[in-house]
Amino acid sequence: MARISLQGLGHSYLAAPKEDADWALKRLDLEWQDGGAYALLGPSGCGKTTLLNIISGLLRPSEGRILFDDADVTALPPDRRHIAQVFQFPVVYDTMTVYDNLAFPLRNRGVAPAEIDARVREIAEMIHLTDRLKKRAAGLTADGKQKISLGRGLVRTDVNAILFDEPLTVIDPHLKWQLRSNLKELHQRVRLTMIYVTHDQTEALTFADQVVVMNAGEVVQVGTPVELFERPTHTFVGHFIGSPGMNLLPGELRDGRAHFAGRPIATAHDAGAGAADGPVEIGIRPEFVSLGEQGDGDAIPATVTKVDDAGRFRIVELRLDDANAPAIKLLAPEEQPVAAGPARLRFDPAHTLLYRDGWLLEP
Ligand SMILES: Nc1ncnc2c1ncn2[C@@H]1O[C@H](COP(=O)(O)OP(=O)(O)OP(=O)(O)O)[C@@H](O)[C@H]1O
Repeated sequence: MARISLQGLGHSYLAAPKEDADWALKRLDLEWQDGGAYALLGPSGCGKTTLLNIISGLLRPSEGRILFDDADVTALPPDRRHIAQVFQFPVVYDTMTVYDNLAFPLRNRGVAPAEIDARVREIAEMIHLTDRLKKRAAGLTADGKQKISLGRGLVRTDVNAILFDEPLTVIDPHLKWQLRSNLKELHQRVRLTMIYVTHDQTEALTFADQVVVMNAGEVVQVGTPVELFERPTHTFVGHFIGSPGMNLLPGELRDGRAHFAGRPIATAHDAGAGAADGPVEIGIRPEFVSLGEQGDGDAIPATVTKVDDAGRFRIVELRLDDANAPAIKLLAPEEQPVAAGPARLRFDPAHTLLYRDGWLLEP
């Protein structure tokens, strides 16, 4: 096992990259702690697979270094990095039994038969395949096969990390949840470094202790699920995480105070302090916007234009008088009646954040 450090990493698939857009990965410094459960989350094309393939050695980066602990492995081929990779589609030998599939990586490395047997049984128990060990892999369903792929990664005792590249893509929706909690439990038992690539925020937030959010070849934030929710350091994270995502509203800093819809508003941590006056974006999650009483002079006048039922709560959409202002969303509890028409908005100051050029303004 090892701590994995990426230093000044950059990658372009072009021979002579000229502009920013030519880089699949822009300059990136990142450290993955030994034994951590990480998710790498971002939209399609943001560079997740490129980064994973650089860690496993399938791809040599155009720039920068990869260290496992203090050893520079940038030039090492995949088989000398001891990384297990689980892909979108299960990689199993259909004609072999489940047992032989799991034993394969160990036999390949000349491990003694008694040790192989003990290890295969231990892993089979962890992934709930003990009663299938004698069956041919061909007879298993997609999730059973994906469990074998996972088991083949776990069975080796020499791996530095296991990388999962969208491993639940081919799994039936109702089994996804089961396999995901299985993975989380496995991580707690084996404490191997696991990096789980996905574009699905639910998968990322339920699996990982730390989530690395990427956009357009850049890491925009590394944080716990709670940090990403409560304090997105970039508007991309605010918008991408959450359902619906963060409201991002045009505002202004005047004499160091945030203004919205022509009135001063309170923000978290005196967010505007030290920043130059001028336009800002006000970020507030729908969870922290509420409806004030009619006649509440401090609240912002608006009009409810849409109410959608979303199970335990309602998604309420409002508009300000200013036709150019974007719609604002809030979550109302199921039991709270919400009528279309005039309303008043309240923002929770502790969760009202300010952004400039996409980045959070910090005091
Ligand atoms: N072999 C390749 N040759 C040229 N360009 C590539 C190659 N592989 C990826 N790219 C480009 O690099 C960028 C990053 O792609 P990458 O596959 O790493 O993203 P991703 O986040 O994994 O996306 P997805 O979730 O769709 O797999 C994209 O613009 C993609 O088109």
